[in-house]
Amino acid sequence: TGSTRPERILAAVQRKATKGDARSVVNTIDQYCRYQEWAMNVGDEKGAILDSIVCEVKPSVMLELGTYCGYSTVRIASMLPPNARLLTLEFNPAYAAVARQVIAWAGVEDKVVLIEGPSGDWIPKMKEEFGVTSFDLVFLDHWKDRYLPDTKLMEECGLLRTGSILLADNVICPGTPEYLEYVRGSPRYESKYFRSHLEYTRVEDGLEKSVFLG
Ligand SMILES: O=C(NCCCOCn1ccc2cnccc21)c1cc(-c2ccc(F)cc2)cc(O)c1O
Ligand SMILES: [Mg+2]
Repeated sequence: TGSTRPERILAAVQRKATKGDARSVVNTIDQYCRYQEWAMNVGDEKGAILDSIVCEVKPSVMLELGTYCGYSTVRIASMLPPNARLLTLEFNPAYAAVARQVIAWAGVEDKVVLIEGPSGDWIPKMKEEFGVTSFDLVFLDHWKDRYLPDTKLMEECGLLRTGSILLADNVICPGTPEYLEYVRGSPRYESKYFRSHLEYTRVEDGLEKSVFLG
């Protein structure tokens, strides 16, 4: 049996990136996915927008839905202060296994809690299992048809406070129409679209930043 794409990305990181250097890991994955084989990382262009929002919000407790190989996990964690925590949720055990190794190679494992399983099961357990009061920032990058139900679930579970920020990837491609309609139409959110491109391509995509107003 041959290797999987995530395993080949990990091999590139372990071969080319400097151990303990998060930026080197990020750059290695971008290089590999732009010139060797495409993969669904948020990528360098949308990643720069993600960076600016993480820097602006300076979250103490952050949630990422959709770890994949850990590219955005490493990108975010490298910008967090030592006492901040990034909880990242991955459904696919094979992806999670690769992500753990990418996160370790980057040297950011102390700021990251990687959880395996479906968002619908884990979101209601965040408070009791991880002592979360509320999330300062949530990066949505998992199944596109789960963005809306999981946002409603976070509201219902009291995981969003006035000022909590949702940042959603892929609102144009593959697209999250129901989610966009909800956050743009709801008086409980102040939404803004950051136009960009699908990772490593010229196809339009973007990030939607939505502030929860309580
Ligand atoms: O599908 C994508 N991401 C999601 C992965 C599974 O996530 C599953 N998953 C991860 C936690 C988690 C928790 N609960 C349930 C499911 C959960 C995704 C897809 C594309 C894309 C764009 C154009 C194409 F032609 C093909 C693909 C781009 C992206 O940037 C993406 O993020
Ligand atoms: Mg994405």
